[in-house]
Amino acid sequence: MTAGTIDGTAVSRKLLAETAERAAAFTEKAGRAPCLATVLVGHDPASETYVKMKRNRSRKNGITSRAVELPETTTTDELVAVITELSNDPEVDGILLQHPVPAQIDERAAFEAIAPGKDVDGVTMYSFAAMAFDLPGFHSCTPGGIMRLLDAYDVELSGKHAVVVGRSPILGKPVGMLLLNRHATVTYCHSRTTDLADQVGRADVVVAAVGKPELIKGEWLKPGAVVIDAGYNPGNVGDVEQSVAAERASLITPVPGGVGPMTIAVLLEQTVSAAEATI
Ligand SMILES: Nc1nc(=O)c2c([nH]1)NC[C@@H]1CN(c3ccc(C(=O)N[C@@H](CCC(=O)O)C(=O)O)cc3)C=[N+]21
Repeated sequence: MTAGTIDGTAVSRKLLAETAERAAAFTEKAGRAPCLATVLVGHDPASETYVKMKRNRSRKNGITSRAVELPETTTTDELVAVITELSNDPEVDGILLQHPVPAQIDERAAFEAIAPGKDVDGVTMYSFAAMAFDLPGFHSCTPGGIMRLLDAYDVELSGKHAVVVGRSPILGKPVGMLLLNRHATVTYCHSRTTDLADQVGRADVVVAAVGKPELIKGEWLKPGAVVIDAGYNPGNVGDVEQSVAAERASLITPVPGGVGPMTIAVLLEQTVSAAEATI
């Protein structure tokens, strides 16, 4: 079998076009454009690139972006103060704090300074609970993007075995909850899992979300599995051994052009939703 490609670029374009229309309608009604504040601490080159992409794509789709750049030496208190100010600023609709932050910062404390109504990146405890309880709220962007890709390709989830490799707070753990909400049988694998290959071999849907280049071998896959490669590693290499996986899977997300573009599209869509909720 040769896998079909899950074209994240195409699906994201459609979502961005809808988002741009909603942004324009909001702008006309409110007399101002929706606004996303991006907060970047330090000078990690990959983070700088991602934030630049988020700002460019905001602008192209009728969303204002406000860039906050803080030095590598920023303390937790300083960062919390900056985010609290953005949370209280009526002109800011959404706040994105780019992960990771420098080691001296308590990232959880910083995330929790984001007002729940502005948590368009889905990183607060409030958003996490909304995802866990299957209540309305913002999704973590990558998990939200993954669910939209699965739906765009009509991937059946109910009763299917989904194996999530990774358990990070804004990717692995929440995507497992979203899959559970859709009645998948969900297994989480992580660094202490002793039989990763066997677990992956039982999966109808594999979500790779660890950030280890080509950790998931193509020959582990059950023939016909749907493979979502959400690993972001330097040099645009995913967490899945793509060339071999494409011979066994039925559908696979490429890297780049799979999950990545959806992450940004969901961020912008949720920014417009946050703006709409203010009028
Ligand atoms: N608070 C927070 N929220 C995030 O959502 C978040 C974050 N921190 N930290 C870093 C990761 C990574 N991330 C990506 C976004 C877009 C692409 C993307 O669009 N990638 C393109 C390729 C880009 C290129 O060419 O370099 C693609 O896959 O086609 C990738 C990765 C968001 N993240």
